[in-house]
Amino acid sequence: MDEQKVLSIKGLLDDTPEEYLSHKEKYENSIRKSVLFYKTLHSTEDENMSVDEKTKLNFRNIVTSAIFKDNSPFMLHNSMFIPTIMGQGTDEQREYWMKRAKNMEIIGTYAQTELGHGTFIRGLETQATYDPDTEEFVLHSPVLSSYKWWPGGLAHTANYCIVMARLYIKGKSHGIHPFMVQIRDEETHMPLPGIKLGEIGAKLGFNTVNNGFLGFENHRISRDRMLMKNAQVLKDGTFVAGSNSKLTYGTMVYVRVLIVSNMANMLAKAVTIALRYSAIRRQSQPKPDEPEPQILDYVTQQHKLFIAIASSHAFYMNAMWLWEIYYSVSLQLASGKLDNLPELHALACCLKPLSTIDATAMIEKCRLACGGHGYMLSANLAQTYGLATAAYTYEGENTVLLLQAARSLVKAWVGHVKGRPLKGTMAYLAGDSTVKAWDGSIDGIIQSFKVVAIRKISSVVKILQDYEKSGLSPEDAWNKASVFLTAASEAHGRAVLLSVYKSEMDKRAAVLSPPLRKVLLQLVDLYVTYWALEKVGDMLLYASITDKDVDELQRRYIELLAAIRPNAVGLVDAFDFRDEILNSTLGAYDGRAYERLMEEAMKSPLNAEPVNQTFHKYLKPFMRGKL
Ligand SMILES: CCCCCCCC/C=C\CCCCC/C=C/C(=O)SCCNC(=O)CCNC(=O)[C@H](O)C(C)(C)COP(=O)(O)OP(=O)(O)OC[C@H]1O[C@@H](n2cnc3c(N)ncnc32)[C@H](O)[C@@H]1OP(=O)(O)O
Ligand SMILES: Cc1cc2nc3c(=O)[nH]c(=O)nc-3n(C[C@H](O)[C@H](O)[C@H](O)COP(=O)(O)OP(=O)(O)OC[C@H]3O[C@@H](n4cnc5c(N)ncnc54)[C@H](O)[C@@H]3O)c2cc1C
Repeated sequence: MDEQKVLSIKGLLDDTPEEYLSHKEKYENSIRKSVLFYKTLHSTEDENMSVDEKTKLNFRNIVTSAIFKDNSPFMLHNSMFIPTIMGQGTDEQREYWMKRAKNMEIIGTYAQTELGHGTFIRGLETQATYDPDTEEFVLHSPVLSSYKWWPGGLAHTANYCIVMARLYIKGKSHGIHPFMVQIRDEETHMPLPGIKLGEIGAKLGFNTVNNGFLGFENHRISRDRMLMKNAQVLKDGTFVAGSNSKLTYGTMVYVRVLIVSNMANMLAKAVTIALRYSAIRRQSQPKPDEPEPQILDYVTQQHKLFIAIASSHAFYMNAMWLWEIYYSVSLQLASGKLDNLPELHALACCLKPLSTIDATAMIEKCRLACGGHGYMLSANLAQTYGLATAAYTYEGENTVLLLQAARSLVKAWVGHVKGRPLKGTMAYLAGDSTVKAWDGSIDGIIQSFKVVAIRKISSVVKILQDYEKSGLSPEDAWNKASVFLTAASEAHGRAVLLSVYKSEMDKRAAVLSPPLRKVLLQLVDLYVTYWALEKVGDMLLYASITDKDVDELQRRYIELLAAIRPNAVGLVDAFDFRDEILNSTLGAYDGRAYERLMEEAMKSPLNAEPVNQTFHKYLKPFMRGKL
């Protein structure tokens, strides 16, 4: 689609800045945009299209999906409803439901979290009781805390949802399983009988995703609505367990992998905005007889922003690497081979937390680097922060996931000490953890991060074992040591992030032009050096770094900032975000930030009149002492 058509869609969509819409209007505007984008996104290629037309169509699809996906009431339909059908449905269930879902004949969401439980899935209270007489499940929310609470699109958008409920047969619980539930009439969109629906209210961000609540009052669904790929209930009520109860958690692993790439994207947007603004903003006069410099020439500004460019690259490389692992493990699971699932789960439980922790902090740093104008909603930095920080919590709260990863690390280490071989991304734990002398090369620093991880894991295992020897139960010992268990997981995650970024860049370096290779490897060097300085305490403790080495690292870091400076704007331009996607007064490609700030200011409803009605109603009587 040509430039004008995409713009016209954008123009049609954003006639009113969202900041000045009511909560209800924001949602209604978002539905309008989502429907339009979906129509655009899903206009299919036809075989007699020219290559150029197909390319333009794909380009438009990228543009539209990138604009709508983050804050749309359809978000869960794409990111969880469809993947759950794919991952948890039988072949015939997939056949039937995928067609309807892909064609948007139905809109779905994923309802797992309840008012009373989010992390502890085994504590979910929504009941699905099998009635063999009618071959139906009776869905029921026994108490308020069992109401589903949070699912995106649940409030007023979706008419179907995947409900994760506790299965009961003849009074016996068989754990949590996925059920396909129609929640609204397909013609009238009214909630079906026995179903209570509503919106959970205004949030820090995601205010057009339509997060909702759902309560059941003995609502009946047919037996074939349980997604039965991983476990089955036969007509007579016989329960057939799956090969691994955690296979029902598969969608969460998938989304955690998605989130790592989403953090790369969010951070790239924020640093594009902040860096472009830093290139046009001039401030202060360090040299009396010279004009005000670009704030991008302040080294402190480079320190705030360049790591965000490198981190976006690092998250992207790790996400692509993790995606390959996810994909191959999924194929293995399909053939009943489960032994690589724990490692995939552990990796996702490290990389999702670290990418969201870093991205959230760095997006906020991008906002802070833009002074007052960064505080404007029209800069779109606060909203980007709001979207990113949600990922700290959703899809598995970060602390909980780091503790999950710690479970795998502790098991791997204890097994290693007993002589069991380590494999995959944990194989390095068997390596030599004594560092004779500091090696300041990129590979040397990455090796030091691995040594830090080994030493942190081994020492927290020792703490656990000492607590248990002192008589504490394993659960109490685990809880007491949990701060340092999360630290050990973070150390492992850092080692993975660094080594994968480096190795993935090395793979690509061979096909890059020398100038491009030089710049991209400077970013790898910056990333590794930045984190060595950030974690200098660990390096001093475990990696034999000396004060002289630290001094050298600091000087190298400063030189890297200077080396990257000439290419900084080019590096964010290379993310290639259209202005419509950045949606920022500060980050537009033409650099006309001041004009755009003023244009947006004039859209404030308050500027429609020179004197607001409150003057005559309140201010004037107040100032005249007549109120
Ligand atoms: C074109 C458009 C494009 C659209 C795409 C948009 C892209 C945008 C990106 C993302 C958008 C996504 C939006 C999502 C919105 C949010 C959705 C949600 O939040 S859904 C709800 C998510 N909830 C959770 O994640 C809950 C977290 N809790 C858990 O995962 C688990 O309960 C646990 C805490 C990990 C475990 O709990 P518990 O202590 O009870 O332990 P157990 O149950 O006993 O389990 C421990 C053993 O089980 C293994 N395990 C646990 N989880 C998994 C898993 N997922 N996979 C495999 N194995 C698992 C664990 O290893 C333990 O094993 P052992 O050690 O015992 O062997
Ligand atoms: C923007 C957004 C969108 C969401 N969308 C969906 C959705 O579409 N579908 C859906 O099902 N859910 C959704 N969720 C819900 C999300 O999955 C839960 O919020 C998340 O799983 C955390 O559960 P919780 O909120 O109940 O917090 P809790 O589980 O109560 O945890 C609260 C805090 O307690 C601590 N804690 C809890 N357990 C432990 C532990 N074992 N060890 C140590 N500390 C612990 C942690 O500090 C944690 O932050 C969404 C949430 C948000 C914010």
